[in-house]
Amino acid sequence: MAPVPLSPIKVGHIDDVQELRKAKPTSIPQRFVRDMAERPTLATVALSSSNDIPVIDFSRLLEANKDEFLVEISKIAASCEEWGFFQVINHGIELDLLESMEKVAMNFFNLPLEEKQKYPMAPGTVQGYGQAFVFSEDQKLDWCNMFALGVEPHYIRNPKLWPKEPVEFSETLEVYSREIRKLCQNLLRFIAMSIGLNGDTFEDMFGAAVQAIRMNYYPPCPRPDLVLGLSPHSDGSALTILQQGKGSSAGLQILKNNAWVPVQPIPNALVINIGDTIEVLTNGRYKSVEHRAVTHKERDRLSLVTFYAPSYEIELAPLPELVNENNPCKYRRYSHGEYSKHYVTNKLQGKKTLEFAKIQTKDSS
Ligand SMILES: O=C(O)CCC(=O)C(=O)O
Ligand SMILES: [Fe+2]
Repeated sequence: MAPVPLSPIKVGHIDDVQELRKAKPTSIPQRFVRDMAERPTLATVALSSSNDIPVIDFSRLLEANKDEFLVEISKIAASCEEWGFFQVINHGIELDLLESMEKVAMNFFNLPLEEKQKYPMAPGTVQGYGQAFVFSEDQKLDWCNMFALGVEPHYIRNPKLWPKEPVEFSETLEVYSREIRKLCQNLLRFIAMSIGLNGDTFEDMFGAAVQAIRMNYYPPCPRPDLVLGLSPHSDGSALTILQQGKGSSAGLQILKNNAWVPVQPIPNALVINIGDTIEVLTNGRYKSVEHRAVTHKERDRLSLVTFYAPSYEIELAPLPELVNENNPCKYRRYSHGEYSKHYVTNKLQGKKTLEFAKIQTKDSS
C-alpha cells in the first residue's frame, strides 16, 4: 500500500484517541480543535428522505427479470452521476460474516494500547495502527484511531502488522475480504454496464486488483462541534465498500451542492462510493465525491472500509468511449502506482489530491 517516504517526517506527538477518552479531559487538546471553517457546523442538509443517498437492491441485479434489472441499473447510473455514493441492500454477504468482522475489529480496538502498538503505523505510511495522512507537527488530527492493512495481492501484505490477537482476526479478515472482493467485482460490472460499457471493462483492465482495508474507530467526543472524525477527502480507489458498526449513529457525511449531507445507516446495508480512479476512467461522468466523518458526544462508531483499485502498473486515462467533442478529455494518463504514491504522501484535503490527474483547461473547475 504505502511506499515509505524518503525523507523522515516529523509528526510530533499524536495522542491515541481512545486513551484520551479514558482520561476524560475537560477540554480537547488543541491539535484536534479545527479552525472555524473546518468545524462540523449545523449547515448540513435538513434530514428528509429526499436527501438520503440512493439505495440499490443488489438481488434485483442478479436474479430479477429484465425490467427490474434495468430499473436497478439506471438507479446505479443516477447515483454515480449525482451522488457518487449509494447503499446496497440484499448484497448476498452473510450477515454473520459482517458481524464477525465487526466483532474482531472491535476486539482489536479494545486491546490495551501496548498490544495495539505492536503493529504501529510508521509516520508517512498507511498500514498498521495509528493515524494515517499526518505529515507535519502542526497538522490537525482526526478524532479517530485507525488500523489498516493491505490484503491483495499478497505481496502488499506486511505480515508483521497482521495481529495475533484477537486470534480469529486474520482468518475472519481473509474470508471477509474474499466476499467483499466478489461484491466489488460484481458492482464494477454493473457500474460499467450502467454507463454503456461492456460489463468486463474494469475487471479486464485492472489486472491483479489491489485491495486494502481500513478500520476506523471513533470514540465518543466531549466536543463533537470542534473536531472531525475523519478529514474531508475523496478515495483514491476505484470503488470503496464501507460497513458501519451495528447501531451506528450517522457519522459519515458527503458533500453535495456545498452542504454536508449525513448518510443515514440502514441496518445490514453496505455503503458504496466511487473513487478517483472511476472518476478518471469515466472522464468525470461518475464522481468521486468528497466525504468526511463527524463524531458523537455519547456514542462511538466503527467503520470497516475496503478499497478496491487497479494493480499498480496499470495505466489509467479516460476511456475513449467517454471522450468526445462535447466532453473533451479532462484527465491525463498515469499509472495507478504513481497515483497511489501521490495519494498516500499527501494529507487528506478534499478533492485536491485528484488535481494530480486533471488537465487544466480554461473552464475546468
Ligand atoms: O468512517 C466513515 O464513515 C468514513 C471512512 C472513510 O471515508 C475512509 O476510511 O476513507
Ligand atoms: Fe473515504
